[in-house]
Amino acid sequence: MAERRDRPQTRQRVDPTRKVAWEVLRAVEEQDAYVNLLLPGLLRDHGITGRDAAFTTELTHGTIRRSRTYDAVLDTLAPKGIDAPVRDVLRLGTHQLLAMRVPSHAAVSTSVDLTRAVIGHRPASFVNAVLRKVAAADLDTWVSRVAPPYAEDPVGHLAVVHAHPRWVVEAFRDALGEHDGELGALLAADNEPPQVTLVARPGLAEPGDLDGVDGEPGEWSPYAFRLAGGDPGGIPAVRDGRVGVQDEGSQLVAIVGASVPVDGPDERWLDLCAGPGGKAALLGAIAAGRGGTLVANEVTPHRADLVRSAVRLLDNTEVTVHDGRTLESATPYDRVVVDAPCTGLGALRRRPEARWRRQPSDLESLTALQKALLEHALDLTRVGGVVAYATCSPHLSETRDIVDAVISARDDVEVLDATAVLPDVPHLDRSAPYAQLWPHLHGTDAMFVAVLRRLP
Ligand SMILES: C[S@@+](CC[C@H](N)C(=O)[O-])C[C@H]1O[C@@H](n2cnc3c(N)ncnc32)[C@H](O)[C@@H]1O
Repeated sequence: MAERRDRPQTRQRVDPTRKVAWEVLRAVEEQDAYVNLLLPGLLRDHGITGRDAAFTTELTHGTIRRSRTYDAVLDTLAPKGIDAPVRDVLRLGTHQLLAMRVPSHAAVSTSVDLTRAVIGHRPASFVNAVLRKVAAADLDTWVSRVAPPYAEDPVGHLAVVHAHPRWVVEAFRDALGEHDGELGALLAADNEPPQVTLVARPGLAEPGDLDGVDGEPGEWSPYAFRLAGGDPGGIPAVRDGRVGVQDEGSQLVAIVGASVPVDGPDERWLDLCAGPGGKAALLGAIAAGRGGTLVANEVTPHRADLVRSAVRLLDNTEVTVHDGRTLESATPYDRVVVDAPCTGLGALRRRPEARWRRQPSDLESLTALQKALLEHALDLTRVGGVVAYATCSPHLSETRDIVDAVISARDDVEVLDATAVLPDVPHLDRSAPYAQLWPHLHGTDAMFVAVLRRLP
């Protein structure tokens, strides 16, 4: 009898939204799944739409983002340890209790039902008991109990309050520099889902393409349109590729790459790391308007296919598949954009699991690759031409340190002021030659861009 009771009760009443959220959490833990790839298909398979889909998305994303903070709470309540599948039920219940407006009785009883349905009868009373204790205090109270005091350990405190790994908080603090008083605001912004932004590709999008679409123009990119809500895939101009989905920060990087003045001809452009093709599509469209051509290069064949799809309407853009460190060209380029592979710490808003999966040890191989790509990009650029080096990370090892290391080793490069071509964008450090965008200041990903000119 005991054995039967411990099996999942398949006919047990269970809310499909919570079951799907639990399945995603399990897959993230056990299979290193990506939430953004897994969740939409599960929602479709279970016929979860509309408000229920929005609830499931918030439950899944929010729980994963704050999972380590919730673990600190749960570990104080169950110090003898918690099995991983049960912990995921408890994390979901805790998020509903502390961060969503789910009434306590509903959060607890649905978690108990979920436990019986997906794990078995035995842990149900444990889940019930733990979640009742979680419900006895609010999030701020719990955080004050489990976080180190700010005065003793500011980084540790902010790491728990805003649910970021300590090393990421330290990296953001270092990148903010003298503005490190903004650290809390930056971390808080990382926990807010980003607004969906469209890019109306110049020469492809037509006036009226976005008529009737609820939203407003972007603030700094002339091509940006910030959607008020809804599925961009339902907009005809997005479906046919004249308009794309692209963060305004990424648009600004492409605009910097396309606008910094070159000495001499301005016809041959290269995007060295183009997959999946968002910046290539904008660069190619801008180049087409000036009679120029773009080579969009990507090392991974399946990502090169995504680039082909993104640039399919542009007959001036060619897609190539090469390692950007050894790509050859008989004729050097006038402009090269290196949107380098990076930790992605500037885009944590978009990928709930990324902050916990990335490790400081990732930096060693990434920074070596970034340096080699930037060096080769300079070799592929003619004298007088420019290279824009970008990352979607503000980590200094991937941004300023890469540029500094590359320029200190050669005497045929000068650094240009990337902020000068973004005169209307506020909150840029105009004393630095590099442009660093921030989610809490610009509402964009934390994109970094530096611009270098080849000298004789
Ligand atoms: C940050 S993403 C580029 C994003 C892209 N520019 C966009 O806006 O859609 C970096 C890309 O570099 C590619 N990559 C990684 N190593 C590379 C290499 N050695 N040569 C060229 N591309 C590389 C990755 O596969 C990835 O697609």
